Amino acid sequence: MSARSHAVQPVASFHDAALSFGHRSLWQGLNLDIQPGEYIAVLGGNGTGKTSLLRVLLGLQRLSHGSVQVAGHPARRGSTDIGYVPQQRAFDDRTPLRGRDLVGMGLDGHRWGLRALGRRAHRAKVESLLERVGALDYADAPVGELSGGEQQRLRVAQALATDPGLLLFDEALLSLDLRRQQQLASLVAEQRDRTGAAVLFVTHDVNPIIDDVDRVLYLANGSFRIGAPSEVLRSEVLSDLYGTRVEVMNAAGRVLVVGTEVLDHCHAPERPEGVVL
Ligand SMILES: Nc1ncnc2c1ncn2[C@@H]1O[C@H](COP(=O)(O)OP(=O)(O)OP(=O)(O)O)[C@@H](O)[C@H]1O
Repeated sequence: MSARSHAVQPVASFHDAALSFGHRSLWQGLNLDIQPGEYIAVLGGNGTGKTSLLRVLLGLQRLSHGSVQVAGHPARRGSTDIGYVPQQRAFDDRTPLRGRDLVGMGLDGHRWGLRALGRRAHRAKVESLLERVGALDYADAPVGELSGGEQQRLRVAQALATDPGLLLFDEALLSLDLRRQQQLASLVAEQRDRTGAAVLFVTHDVNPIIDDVDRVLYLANGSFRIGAPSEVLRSEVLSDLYGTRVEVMNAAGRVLVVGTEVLDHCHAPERPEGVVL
């Protein structure tokens, strides 16, 4: 049960927000209040502006129109109100960091090296974060020597470190095997329940998180639809959004979005992958 019903002030809000690059409009007319405890899956094909939406919240990308607020203030870089797991990029082999250093930076990275916690409390908190993501076994290895999935779990621990009010995940399930995907999905839901954090989860496969999701923001064709998964993940709704026939199927407990060739705004024809997008 999300804390949404108790919300007073949204964790983040978009007001008449639009983002375009040159003549190309990714999305426009976005009005969205993200409430504490709310879990939103952000879906859409490649290049539809999902990562850019997260970058707007992080203060890394300016809107073309409208405004965005995080914790009652205009979005700004370095906000401690946000935990962020970026789209995965492998660490360089020579990165001189151990897993536990990376997680520790989540606790004090915003403070230019000053420790918010005493040394012992800091160590205990890092240990507990490593344990929560199942990374204790390799916490002392150089991060560059770890597999993509192992690195990903450390990034998640880093993002959760300060119990931020807004958690942003960009394709965080990539590189994880099915069991690890389920573990991460449970961990995120548990964090949401425990701290009341709102979650924006960008993914090409909504299935591992669908039971936790309150709303889906589905970007396509320079436009979007938002609503409960059962309202948005429907053939009529997505066909209307894509402007061509799209079928949403429920098979073996999984949602699949399949279509004929779909022209996604400015990209070559592509299929809306089974959300699995
Ligand atoms: N600073 C920028 N200047 C110009 N174009 C940009 C800029 N940032 C992003 N874009 C373009 O905007 C489009 C949307 O990018 P974005 O990364 O948000 O897509 P996405 O939905 O996350 O895609 P994917 O699923 O492939 O990760 C892309 O075509 C990208 O090249």
